[in-house]
Order: sequence, then C-alpha cells, then structure tokens
Amino acid sequence: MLHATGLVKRYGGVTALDGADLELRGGEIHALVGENGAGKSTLVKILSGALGPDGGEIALNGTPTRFTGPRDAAARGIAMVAQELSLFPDLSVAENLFVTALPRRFGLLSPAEMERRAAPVLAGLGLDDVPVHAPVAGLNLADRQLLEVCRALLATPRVLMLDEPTSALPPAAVDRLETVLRQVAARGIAVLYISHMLQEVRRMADRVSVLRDGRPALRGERAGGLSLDDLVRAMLGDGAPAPAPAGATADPVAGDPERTAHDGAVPDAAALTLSHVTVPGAVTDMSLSVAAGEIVGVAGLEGAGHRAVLDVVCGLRRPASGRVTLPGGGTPRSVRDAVRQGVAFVPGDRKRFGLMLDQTVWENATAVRWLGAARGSWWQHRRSLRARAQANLRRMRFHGDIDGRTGELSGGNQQKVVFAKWLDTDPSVIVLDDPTRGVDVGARGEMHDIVRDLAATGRVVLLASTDLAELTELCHRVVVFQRGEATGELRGAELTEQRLSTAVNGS
Ligand SMILES: Nc1ncnc2c1ncn2[C@@H]1O[C@H](COP(=O)(O)OP(=O)(O)OP(=O)(O)O)[C@@H](O)[C@H]1O
Repeated sequence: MLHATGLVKRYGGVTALDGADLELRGGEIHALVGENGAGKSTLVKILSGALGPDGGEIALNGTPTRFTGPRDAAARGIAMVAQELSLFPDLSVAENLFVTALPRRFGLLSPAEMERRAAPVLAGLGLDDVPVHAPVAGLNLADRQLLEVCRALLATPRVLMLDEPTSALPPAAVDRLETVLRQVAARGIAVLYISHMLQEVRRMADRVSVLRDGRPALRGERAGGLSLDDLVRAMLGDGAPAPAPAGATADPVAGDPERTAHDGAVPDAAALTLSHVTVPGAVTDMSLSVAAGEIVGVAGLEGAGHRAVLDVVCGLRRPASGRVTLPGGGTPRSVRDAVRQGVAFVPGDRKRFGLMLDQTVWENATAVRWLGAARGSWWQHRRSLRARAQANLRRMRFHGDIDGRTGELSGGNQQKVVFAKWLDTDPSVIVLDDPTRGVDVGARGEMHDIVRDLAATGRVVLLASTDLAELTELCHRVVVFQRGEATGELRGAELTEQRLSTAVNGS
C-alpha cells in the first residue's frame, strides 16, 4: 500500500536517514524499531508529509508520490499519531478530536454530532469515562495519548502510523490499544507503529523492520520468526552487548530471590520516611520507610495514589497531614527546597518537566548544577561541567553532539539528557517516574545499572513505572496502592510481573 525505498534525510551535517526502506501492506501491523536516534521518527514524518526527503521514492498503491505537506498526506488517507502529543490543552476533548474537521450544522458547531461520532471510538479505547466537553489539560498522559489515537482513527485512514503510542500507557491500556489496532488492521488498513518494547512488538506486530543509523537492518520480517535476541542484534549491530530488553526477564536481579530480597537495604537505617501522610484526594494515612541502599517501587492503576508518594517526596505537593522526612532530617517544602536537600526527580513526561530546548545538550545535562555555579571561576566551571555531562551521557550510549541544540535530539535521547541532568546533582534520594520512557533497550539497561549503582552507594531510590517489567527488574520491593491506600507489598520471589499485575488490578 505504502512503499518507501532509499529514503535519505539530512539535518544540516547530520544524516538521519541514509537509504531507508519500508513497505506497509493493508491488513498488517508493522513495527518499526531501532536505537534512539536511528531515524524512526524522521522516517514516519516523511511518510506522513511532515518532512520532505532529500532522496528516495515513496509509492502509494504503486503510484510514485510526493506529499506536499501533512494535509496532503492526510487527504490521501495517511493518519499519524506523533511522538510529541499535539492536542490543544484548552480545547475540549470533543473539539480536539475534530479540530481539523469540526462538524458544523448551519455554520455552528454541533457538540451532539461530535459526541455521537466519537463515542464508539472512545469506548473502543476505554475512554468512555473521559468528559468529552472538559478541557484536555485535565487529562493524564495516558488518556491524552489514547485521545491522539482516537483522533487519527476518526479520520478513517488507509494507513495509520503511530510513533511510540504505548510508551506512556499502563498495561491495561496497551491491551486495549492492541485490540483496537487489530480491528483496524482487519479492516484492511496498514498500521505502522514504533516501539522500544520488544516483547510487545513480537506480540503485536505481523512484521518488523529495524533501522540502524538511518539504514535498514531488517526489512519487514515476519515477527513470528524473530527472537528477542534477533531484534536486539539487528538494532545494536553484531558484537554489541545484548542487554535485558524491555519486558524480558533476563535481568540478573529479577528471578533471583536471594539477591532481590537482601540486596541493598541497610537494616534499621531508614533514610526516607513518610509517616501517616495524607494528601486529600490522593493518598490517606500512608506510612513508608525506605532504607539507604534500597530501591522501592510504588505501583497502582491511574489515580491509585502511588504517584502522590513521589510528589510529596519531591516537594511537588505538601501533605495535609503527616510528615515526610528526608535523609538529612528535613522535610521537603517545595520542589526547590527538595532539590536543595538532595532530592532528584527524573520524570518520563519530559515535555511537562522540560528541558530547555534552545540550549545545548551539555547545558541541559548540567542545568541543576548550574544553579549553584561559583561566579569567580565561571570558565573553569563551565569546562568541568561540560566534561561531566559528556561522561554521564556517554555512559547512557548517547552518540549525539553535546554542543548541539537539545531540541534537535530524538525523543529518547532527550530523555537521556533528563536522566543525566539529575544524575549530575549527586542526590541522596532519587525519585524516578517512568524514567526510561521512549529510551532504547541498550540505554535502558545502562540506566538500570546506574540506578543500581546509586542504590549500592547508599542512595534511596523510589520508582514508579507504567512498565511492570521495569519495576520487577529494578526494585527490591514494590508497594501496591489501591484507592489511595497501600494494600500490599511484593518482594523477593513474589515480585514477578504476573503477581504485580494481579495486585495492581486488585484481584
Ligand atoms: N530537527 C532536527 N534538527 C537536527 N537534527 C535532528 C532533528 N530531528 C532529528 N534529528 C537527528 O536525526 C537523527 C534521527 O532522529 P529521529 O528522531 O528520527 O530518531 P528516532 O529513531 O525516532 O529516535 P527515538 O527512538 O529516540 O525517538 C538523530 O541524530 C537526531 O538528533
């Protein structure tokens, strides 16, 4: 249906695509994978008319084609769900869904018509509870992501492309999306989606293509015939170490009850305590003690209260009652105050907790430390900061230019910068919220090693993740939340993805 051959794209001196091929067929789900910066987003941006190629051919149903822009591609049946969400926060859910084709009756908007058309698609994605006339700004990241998919589906496309649609989704929403994509493909539509979740790719996709450094490393292979190892090797190249991929249980800590149960924690050395903490509407009478050296996970469905634990430790929210005590004995009174007391916060939602996209990579990677820069030795300070940023980023397999603009990085590479920025603060408490969202399998393994090292040197680590595999791989124990209360804890041999999923879903 849509066939690209030999695509070339350069951004100034950077060659993002260097002869990329892709063939999408109606009725199939095709996954596109590759390391951060391999050129995946660039390829789908070209196929959806958002970027013009510097070379190569695109054919739509056998006819050579050149899209003049996204509207042209959309008019010819290409729908795209981009990595960076494009919803208008102040418009309502319904208005966002029809923003390019608002249904009108006698020249007026017809909210009833919008609602009638959107309802079945919203229901299919499990969004039936979302208030359609409320502004999108109030929705969580997962719902916003699904809303983008809903909008694309309402355009009744022939080709549907999604750039990392599952990276912010909890498992239940991934399942719903999978069902919807299967139905879409069954109608003869060609589906392409980009993901770093290799287990999910093998489960969901009919075919897989791999890009490496802008070139094809696998071209539309049948997913059923590929092992995880095959995929990792294709992504990273021969001879590359094969780190534990997302969703795999190859991690040495996972499945080793001895190590999981006893590693890290120094008995009786509670470094972080929450004592009878209540945040109205989020969490009630919550007590938790985390020892120096422990990696403790918090898990739950959206709104279960686990994220409020992160918020009070980072100073994003103040408890109405109860007390949070940091390793130094203080209480976080604001974000700035928490940072000053050694709390680092790595969010997965990099758009909200932003990077300075116009600044260089190394400036972002040292942004927190900059705040404390000594004025006298400015140049020397600058040189040493740049060197630190380089070392931290190299460890995460960052291959880009640290003097380049951060806004020009691929999404996953931006996430590495967020991680490096907080690493650089030499924190005593590290709060991670979906820290490897959008990060490739190689860098994900490195980031996990860094987190383990931080714990092994006496830091306290608190982790929330929509990726249950990440929680089971990294944590010594995971506290499960339901309706604002801690309802259980899994550790050691009990800490498996299956049990966690059961506990989180409340059965
Ligand atoms: N606007 C831009 N200006 C300059 N370079 C860019 C721009 N957009 C992307 N690049 C570069 O092109 C290369 C490919 O980026 P792209 O976003 O396509 O990667 P990706 O495979 O989608 O990565 P990720 O998995 O992190 O999303 C990277 O080296 C990136 O830094």
